[in-house]
Amino acid sequence: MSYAVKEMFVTLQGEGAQTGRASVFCRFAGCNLWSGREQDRETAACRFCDTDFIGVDGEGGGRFKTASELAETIEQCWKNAADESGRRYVVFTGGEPLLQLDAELIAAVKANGFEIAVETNGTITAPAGIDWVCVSPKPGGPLVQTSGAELKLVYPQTELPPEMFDGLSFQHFWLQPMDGLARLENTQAAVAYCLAHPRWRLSLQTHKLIGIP
Ligand SMILES: C[S@@+](CC[C@H](N)C(=O)[O-])C[C@H]1O[C@@H](n2cnc3c(N)ncnc32)[C@H](O)[C@@H]1O
Ligand SMILES: Nc1nc2[nH]cc(C(=O)O)c2c(=O)[nH]1
Ligand code: SF4
Ligand SMILES: [Mg+2]
Repeated sequence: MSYAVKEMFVTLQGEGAQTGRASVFCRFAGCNLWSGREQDRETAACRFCDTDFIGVDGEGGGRFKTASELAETIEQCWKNAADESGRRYVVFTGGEPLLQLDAELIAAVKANGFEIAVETNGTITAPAGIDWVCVSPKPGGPLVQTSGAELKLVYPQTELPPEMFDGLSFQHFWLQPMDGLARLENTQAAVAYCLAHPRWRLSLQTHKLIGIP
């Protein structure tokens, strides 16, 4: 299969339990919950997205004909930025990465010594072999991936109160304040919820706070 990648870069993971970890971010193009076009935002299933995932024109983006070609580019990206003193780490995101991330690519990236993470909206079952599954549920998408390393709920979403997810099988439960015009109020509301419900912890988008990608 071929792969459409919007952009690829090395940065520190900014969110959740792996915050601060050097990572190759491989951002796939396309999502099943929004076209990515501003004129469609109001009618989309997911309406608060903070990401441009249309096309393959970003830094390090492109079309990759084979899994080995993409895996090699990910390895090169890591080697250009990092030494080998820690485990190689790649985060597949998007758009919705599980539209494209398949067994062949997982095998090719693993063969190059990478630990693999994915950021998914949970509407598609994750293939085997991913080391760190982060699910961030969205309205309008049926949640089928109900287990993983972390559940990261953008907060608040009227249709998705945190209590809906209390019974699911994750190691970490995060509330991430919804970015946008109401970011400050959303952060205060998330703080209040975490104080009252200690199983939930606050995930800040730290990369935005310090101005890195
Ligand atoms: C752009 S999404 C891509 C991965 C996948 N489609 C998903 O939704 O999880 C990456 C992460 O950013 C979060 N996110 C998107 N828009 C956000 C916003 N406005 N405020 C806070 N987090 C946001 C998502 O919930 C997800 O955890
Ligand atoms: N630094 C950084 N950390 C992130 N964690 C999840 C992100 C995403 O867009 O999936 C993201 C991102 O875009 N940048
Ligand atoms: S599911 Fe993820 S990538 Fe798709 S629109 Fe929502 S936040 Fe953006
Ligand atoms: Mg992001």
